[in-house]
Formats: sequence, C-alpha cells, structure tokens
Amino acid sequence: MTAATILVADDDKAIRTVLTQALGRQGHVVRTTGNAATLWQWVNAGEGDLVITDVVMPDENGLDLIPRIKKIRPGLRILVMSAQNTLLTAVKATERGAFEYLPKPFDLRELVSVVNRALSEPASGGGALVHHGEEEEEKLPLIGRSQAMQEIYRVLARLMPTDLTVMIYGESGTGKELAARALHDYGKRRRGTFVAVNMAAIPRELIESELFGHEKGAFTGATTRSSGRFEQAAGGTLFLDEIGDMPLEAQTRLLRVLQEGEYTTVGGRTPIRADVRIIAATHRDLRQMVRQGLFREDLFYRLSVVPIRLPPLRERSEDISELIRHFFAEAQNEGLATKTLDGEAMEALRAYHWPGNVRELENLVRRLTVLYSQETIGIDVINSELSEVDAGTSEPSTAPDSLGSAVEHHLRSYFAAHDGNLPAPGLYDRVLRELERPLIELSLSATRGNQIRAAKLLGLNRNTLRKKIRDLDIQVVRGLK
Ligand SMILES: Nc1ncnc2c1ncn2[C@@H]1O[C@H](COP(=O)(O)OP(=O)(O)OP(=O)(O)O)[C@@H](O)[C@H]1O
Repeated sequence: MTAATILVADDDKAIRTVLTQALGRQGHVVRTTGNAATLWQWVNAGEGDLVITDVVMPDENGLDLIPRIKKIRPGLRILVMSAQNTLLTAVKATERGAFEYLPKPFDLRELVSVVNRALSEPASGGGALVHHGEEEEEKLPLIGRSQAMQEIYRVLARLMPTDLTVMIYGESGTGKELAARALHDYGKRRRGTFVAVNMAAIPRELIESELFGHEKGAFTGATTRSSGRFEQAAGGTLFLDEIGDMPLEAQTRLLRVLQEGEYTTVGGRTPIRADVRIIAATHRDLRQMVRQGLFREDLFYRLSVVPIRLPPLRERSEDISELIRHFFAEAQNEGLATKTLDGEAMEALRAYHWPGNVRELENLVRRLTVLYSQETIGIDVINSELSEVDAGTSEPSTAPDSLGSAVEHHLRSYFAAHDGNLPAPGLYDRVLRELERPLIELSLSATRGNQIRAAKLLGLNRNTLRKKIRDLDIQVVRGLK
C-alpha cells in the first residue's frame, strides 16, 4: 500500500488525534481540520487522496459537502463518520456518493480496513445514485440507534441503489417487513409497487396462481384471467414473507423463475419477463430446513445473496425508550392521549424479554394509551400488563398467546376505542363470525379442501359446514392429492 494523503474533518479534537495516530501508523500523511470550510479549501486546491468527514460541523453539514466535492473531484473517495445514527444518515451518505458510512463510535481496525479499501479498490461504474427530497424524511420508519441497528442501516443503505436479492432473517415482530419496505421506498425501484405476499397465509394449492397468475379456465373456478403477484410487482419489489413456509413444489417453480428470469401463468404458455426485485424473509432457520430436506438448497443460495439478520428486541434494549416515544407520538397523531412512563416502569420494560419483539411493544403502548386514564404509567400497570402476556405464553400450547386472552385483549381495546360509547348493536354475531371465518378456512386448508374431513375435524354436521361456507362466502379449493 502506498502512502496517501488523507484529509480529515471533525470538530471533535479527540477523533482527529486518534485518526492521525492510527492512519499515521499505516504510513499515511494525515491533515486534520475542525470545520467544513477548510476541508473544502483543501479539496478545491486539489489536495488529498481520500476524505474522511464528520456530519455535524460548526459551519456546514458534511453530507451537504459531498455532492460539491464529487462535482469538482469525482474520483476522490469520501468516508462519512457520524454520531447521528439513523437510517436517514446512512441513506443520505450513500446516495450522495460517500464510499462508506461509519457510525460512531467505530472500531479503529474497521476504519483502517475501510481506508485501505477506499485507497486500493478500483473505481466501479457505480449504480445510479438515487436522490430523494428532504420531505421523505418523514417516511423513514425504522427506529433505534443501537449498534446492532446501525449495522443494519449501513447494510440497507448500501443495498438501496442495487437490485440484489435480499434475505431477511429475524424473529417475528422484529421489523422484517419494515426493513423490506425501506429498501423499496429508498431504492431505485421506488416508483414501482411494493407487493408483499405471506407464504404461510396462502393454501398450498393456490400458491402458484397467487404468484404467477392464471388464465381463464386454467382450473375449476378460474372464471376469469387473474394477474399474479409477479405481474403486480413488475418494476417494483416482491416481498416473499415467511418463505420457509413455501411448499417444496412451489419452491421448485420459484427457483426456475429466478434462474430463467421469466415465468408463465398457470394455464398460460407465453413466457413473461420477471421484472421484480426479490426480498424474502423468514423467522425460521433455513439452513436447518435445508439439512432436513424441507427447503431446497439451490433456492436457499439463490435467495441468500445478501442475508440480513434483524436482532430481537431483547438484544437492543437501549432502543426501547425511543421506540416507546415513537409509538406514543403515533397514538397522539391519531388523537389519543399521550402518556409517560416513570423510571421504574421503564426499567421493567428494558429488562423484559419481549418474545413478540417490536410488535409486542407497539401493542403494549397502544393498550397503555387506550386502557389507562393516568398520565404517568407506573410499575403496577406494567407488571399487570406483562404478567397477562406471560400467563398466555406459559400455557402448554405452542401458540404465542392463548386464543382467549388474544381475543380478550382485542375486545378490550375495541371497547376502549369507543371512548365510553357503545359499539354498534349485533356485536355477538359479528365477533363470532370474525372467528368463524379463519377457523373454517384454516380447517379446510388443513384438510386440503375436503369438506367431509373438515366437518369431522370441526365437529360439525357436514350440511352445517356447507351452509356456513355458503353464508360466509368462503372459497373452497380442492387439494391436488
Ligand atoms: N425498528 C422499528 N421501528 C419502528 N417500528 C418497528 C420497528 N421494527 C418493527 N416495528 C413495528 O413492529 C411491527 C412489526 O414489524 P414487521 O411486521 O415489520 O415485523 P416482521 O418481522 O415482518 O414480523 P412477522 O415475522 O411477524 O411478519 C410493525 O407494526 C412495525 O411497524
């Protein structure tokens, strides 16, 4: 590695000293300044082989300097360091043309290795940079500044200008869909549609037509042509949620589409180009599923071009208070009263294990807003709310919460949301119908559409089941076997 001149701008003297020492030891010449104006002067005079800049400096924001530097010296690489550790900073740094973004505090070894890379990697053609207006700031959804989340932001920001297939792992409720949406909303396909399909929610016989569409008459009940999710997402992003739940036959079909870049509808012959970016997600251990023969290895490798693992909330408890503030603010936007938590209550939430992750926290905040009248929430309320959830999980069932307590929570919020008024009459039938539909649909799908077996499973008379299917307008699809 040849010695280079590195220009460093940071208003923190300690950082300047540390960088001078670490990079000096590598044989580089380091020039430092505490403001943006001096950095700009140096760059303008043609000095330096590499720039390392902070974001917030007394005279100018380092991010605003990047496009100006790129204009006069497009080949000069810029590393951005920032303590403003949001997804937005990472996105802005990347889209304005920074070579790399390093959230502070960073590991010096990492910095040195990034510097070496910046000085030695040949210039790439570089994907077109996407630029967004400031107004998009509002939309950025991912909250949390923990180290673990910053790492995620850095990876997401780098993936945004690309079309690479991304595989997002993470427990339920960790924000997999939100991360996928962020990739779409800030990526180069953002003018297209984001289409999410949950593999676990579609009966297996319907998956192919759901994904690829079907022609009129392709199977019994296909009375018209129907477009599939690939077609709906054309030009945009297709989010395949719970990919681990995809049946093997559908996996084979998907693999072929990914390999060939085109698909045909069910019953159709003309190949159609697949113009989607694929983002898949699962809470399962796909590697283990591959070993067990439940997931195709070749599909696994196709999808895992870039794997991302979203950390469970208990591994980033420092983000909890910010998330709570965010969800309270959301409730306030909807006209609900906002609350605060006292110190003890907050401590309890930080120590809790959050099996349902951010979704569970979000639901808790909603309950606190609608069910309790006090402005400051104390430990008693938190204890009783959390113990109810825990009571649900300690039951022998494998469900995350018992059906009864889930329904009870739902109904309590429903009543509370009416603010002392009563809901519309006919509640008993409405609630039972809401339960009846998923119960019947799932029983039918479990018995592959066999109404005799479904009736037996449910303990219903066959004619009663048939009548309910008609009344609720449930689509019955017969299994292939
Ligand atoms: N970092 C975050 N900041 C703000 N909200 C978040 C964050 N992560 C998750 N959420 C919220 O938590 C809820 C669950 O998130 P999401 O649906 O993306 O999770 P998921 O991992 O896809 O869950 P599942 O595996 O159950 O589908 C959503 O309402 C989402 O808005």
